[in-house]
Amino acid sequence: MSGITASSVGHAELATLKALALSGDLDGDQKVSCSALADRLDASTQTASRRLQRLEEADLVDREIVSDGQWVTVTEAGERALQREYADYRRIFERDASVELHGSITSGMGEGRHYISLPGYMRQFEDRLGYEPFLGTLNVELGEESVRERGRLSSFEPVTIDGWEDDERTYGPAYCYPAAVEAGDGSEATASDGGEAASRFEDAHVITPERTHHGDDQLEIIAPVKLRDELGLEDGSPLTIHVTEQR
Ligand SMILES: Cc1cc2nc3c(=O)[nH]c(=O)nc-3n(C[C@H](O)[C@H](O)[C@H](O)COP(=O)(O)O)c2cc1C
Ligand SMILES: Nc1ccn([C@@H]2O[C@H](COP(=O)(O)OP(=O)(O)O)[C@@H](O)[C@H]2O)c(=O)n1
Ligand SMILES: [Mg+2]
Repeated sequence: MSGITASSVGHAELATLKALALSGDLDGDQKVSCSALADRLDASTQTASRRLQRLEEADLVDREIVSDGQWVTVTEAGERALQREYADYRRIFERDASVELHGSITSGMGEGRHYISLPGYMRQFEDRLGYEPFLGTLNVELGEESVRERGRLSSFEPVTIDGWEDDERTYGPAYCYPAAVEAGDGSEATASDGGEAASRFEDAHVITPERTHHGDDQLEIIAPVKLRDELGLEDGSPLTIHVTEQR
């Protein structure tokens, strides 16, 4: 036993393992010369050789040394080590790709309808969202976890609806995030057979007005249709909101 384990090899060894996996398929062995490997890693031949040796000691590769090089196979443990790296990158790059929020339908103050109908906003909705919203905002009381989760929306690129003013007052900006909304808490299989109402609407937006009377626990949604009718919702109905980052 060498005392070196998969978790104790350094980044340089993992990079070497990755280079090996990239140049051959994971299932077979490949003929490797230390100088060719060194070129790919931008390191000296001695360094490449030492890294291969460490990888072997950690059981991440098997080697058979022959006169003109060596046969190298990435072991199952080696593949698992690469899978762990892959999972990390997935988390980094896919984490921000979508946010799923849960809550229940609630009635608000009856003001959403008024704001949505104002021409200074309506013109921008048509231009920037590509539709004329139903007059109102569907209000959703978020669950505790989703209140925290919605904070991640701030890292998404919104469609910005600019503030404006008329003779009497100023109106604040609002930020829109493309979202699909789904009746239910997201856990049940969707029963679409025979029911009058659809269960999911794809082309909605979460809207966060910069000036609002609501706290973080209330989410507002706009759409080209009346979602209460479209999805058969009433106060208290559970709703799942899938916000996807536009890239
Ligand atoms: C596009 C849009 C713009 C808004 N702009 C303002 C604003 O300038 N000032 C303000 O006090 N509230 C503004 N509001 C927020 C509303 O006053 C209210 O907090 C929110 O829309 C909730 O309405 P509801 O409870 O009737 O659904 C705006 C709302 C929307 C949808
Ligand atoms: N796309 C939309 C927008 C609003 N609505 C509903 O339309 C009504 C008018 O919206 P509102 O924002 O003026 O009213 P409240 O949210 O204050 O109750 C409310 O019952 C909303 O829930 C909807 O079903 N679908
Ligand atoms: Mg509303």
